[in-house]
Amino acid sequence: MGLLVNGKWQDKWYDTKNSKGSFERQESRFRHQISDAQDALYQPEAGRYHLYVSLACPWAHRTLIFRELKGLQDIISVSVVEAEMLENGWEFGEQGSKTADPLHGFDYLYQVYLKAAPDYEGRVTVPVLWDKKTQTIVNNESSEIIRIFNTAFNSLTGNQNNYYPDTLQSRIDEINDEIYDAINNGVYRAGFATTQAAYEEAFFQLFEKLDWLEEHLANNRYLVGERLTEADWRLFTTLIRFDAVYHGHFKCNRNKVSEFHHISNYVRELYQVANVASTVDFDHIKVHYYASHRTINPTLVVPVGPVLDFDAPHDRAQLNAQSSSE
Ligand SMILES: N[C@@H](CCC(=O)N[C@@H](CS)C(=O)NCC(=O)O)C(=O)O
Repeated sequence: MGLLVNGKWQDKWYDTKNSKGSFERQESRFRHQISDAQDALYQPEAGRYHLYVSLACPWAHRTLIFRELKGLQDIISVSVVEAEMLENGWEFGEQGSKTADPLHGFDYLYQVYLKAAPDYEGRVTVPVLWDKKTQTIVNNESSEIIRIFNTAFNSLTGNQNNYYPDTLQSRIDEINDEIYDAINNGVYRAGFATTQAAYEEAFFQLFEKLDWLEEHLANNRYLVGERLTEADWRLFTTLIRFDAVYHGHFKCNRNKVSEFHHISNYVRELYQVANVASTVDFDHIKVHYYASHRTINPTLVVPVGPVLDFDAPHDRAQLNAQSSSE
């Protein structure tokens, strides 16, 4: 765990001293778009872009899911970093291994950042969307990468599935913000808090939102409207990790997701969407959190449980007729 300062890697845990023990996530720096507009620098082209992900990371997971949902498997190449994130940050495996850097043969992800911007300062995060043509990072913000994937390559794939439809955009944006604060980032705010007060604030906000979600999903099949949207996928990557890591490791232990009837059925429905299960890797998820965060789990021992079965049937189809968009 660390960050780049003046082109040099420094091994440092998150600094919560100036924020009363609260974890504050850094803004992503690379925010370019891919578009077929004539003057666009980054055009949609098959084979041009590469996605670096960690299978443990919920933000990177969103982008992997969109690559599947949008049929981009042959258009955008992907590689996975090692599960653990230690003193050098995200690492690549040896050449030839499953976690090697196939483009540059680098040892560490921070080298990819330095290649894109030798003056880069700050944390080195996944996901990263890399452009092989101009040799730089196009975007390292998952919420923007999934929107790029949602539309930018449609002319190449013919896949018109739209997870951010015009008519639902304002409600999706609103719900994304609420869920980001309370749930997606909320579990991290609970887990990385270094004061009791900061932890409890995140904890209560998280479970208040999960209670709201349980009620909402009792009458609505999805978060917004009657179809799956990006809001569902953004939420899914946190919920699928909840019982395996956030409940124990991040002390989000009022309830497990499996104890919420409607939320747990909803998670199973999303997990069972074609190709989504292939993006979920509980070995990477558990090893990453428990064996990387030394300040939280100094023994680095990874728990064996819990037993999870996301292939079990779900009861969501019965909501079809009565689904209401709010
Ligand atoms: N805003 C980013 C956040 C990505 C992020 O924080 N990724 C974590 C892994 S789950 C990371 O790489 N952390 C490394 C660090 O903070 O040093 C996004 O959504 O893409």
